[in-house]
Amino acid sequence: MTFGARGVSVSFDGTTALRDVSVDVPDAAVIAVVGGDGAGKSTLLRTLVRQVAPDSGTVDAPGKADLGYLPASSGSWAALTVAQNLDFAAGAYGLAGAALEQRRTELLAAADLTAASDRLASQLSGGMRRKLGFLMAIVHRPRLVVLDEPSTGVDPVSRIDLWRLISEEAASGTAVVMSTTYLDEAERAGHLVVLDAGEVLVQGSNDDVRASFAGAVTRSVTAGATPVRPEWSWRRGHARHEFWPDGEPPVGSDVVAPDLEDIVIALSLERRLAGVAR
Ligand SMILES: Nc1ncnc2c1ncn2[C@@H]1O[C@H](COP(=O)(O)OP(=O)(O)OP(=O)(O)O)[C@@H](O)[C@H]1O
Repeated sequence: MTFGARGVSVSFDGTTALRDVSVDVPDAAVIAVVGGDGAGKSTLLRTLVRQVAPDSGTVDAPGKADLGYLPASSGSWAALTVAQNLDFAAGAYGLAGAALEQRRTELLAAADLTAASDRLASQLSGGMRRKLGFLMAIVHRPRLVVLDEPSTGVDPVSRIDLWRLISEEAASGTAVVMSTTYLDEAERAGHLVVLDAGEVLVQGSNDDVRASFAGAVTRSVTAGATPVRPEWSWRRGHARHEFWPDGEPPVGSDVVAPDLEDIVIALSLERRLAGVAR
């Protein structure tokens, strides 16, 4: 089964949030949706969980009983304990008694939250709270899980933990779609959807995205050196990278193999600067 969005457009009061977006989310896959602020990531996810109705296009998603959602906000209740939060979420799907007990024990252990089960959610670290939100989204064993920036604001160690939980969930057959601002995380997802201003810039496997990237990226070695075309360049560490859409940088340039971050930035610049003299 493949869930997803087909030709979906959404606008809010005349502002286009998504334009003709199509994304497939097959069983057992993790699809990472990336893009800058306001790119349309949350709107796409909210459309998949039917919180937003598309103006046009269609959404293929299971019914509520088979759908899990972690919103961009915490996803848990601050005044409840970890165990109470899980029980509350499970109760909404009719999970109770011994089955609930078993599922709670299993999930808390997997997320390393057993010792924290009686702590109020308000007393958890940001990473623990996101893990709890994730557990609440999967407690009823949904077929499609939608996660809105599950790891934003989470420390690097907890991010690894969270990523392990997400991968394990997909490995068990669940279709997972998640938004992230971390491109290293997106690279691990296997399948990327890059959004910019509500449109899909590029999507596919890491290899597809790299293979479809045309143009050249060069690196200026002198920190702070003025690039030839400032609007086509960005900072990477102590250097600046510059994009040449026609693939023909000046002779003698230091051409680099672009990584995913370069590709996403270069494609966004190309879209925005289309028509500007190169
Ligand atoms: N409920 C809403 N009412 C009006 N405009 C909205 C609403 N939700 C989103 N938008 C607009 O739609 C566009 C896409 O927003 P969205 O939140 O989907 O982007 P995003 O990629 O998730 O960004 P961020 O990472 O900053 O949350 C933005 O221009 C935003 O201002």
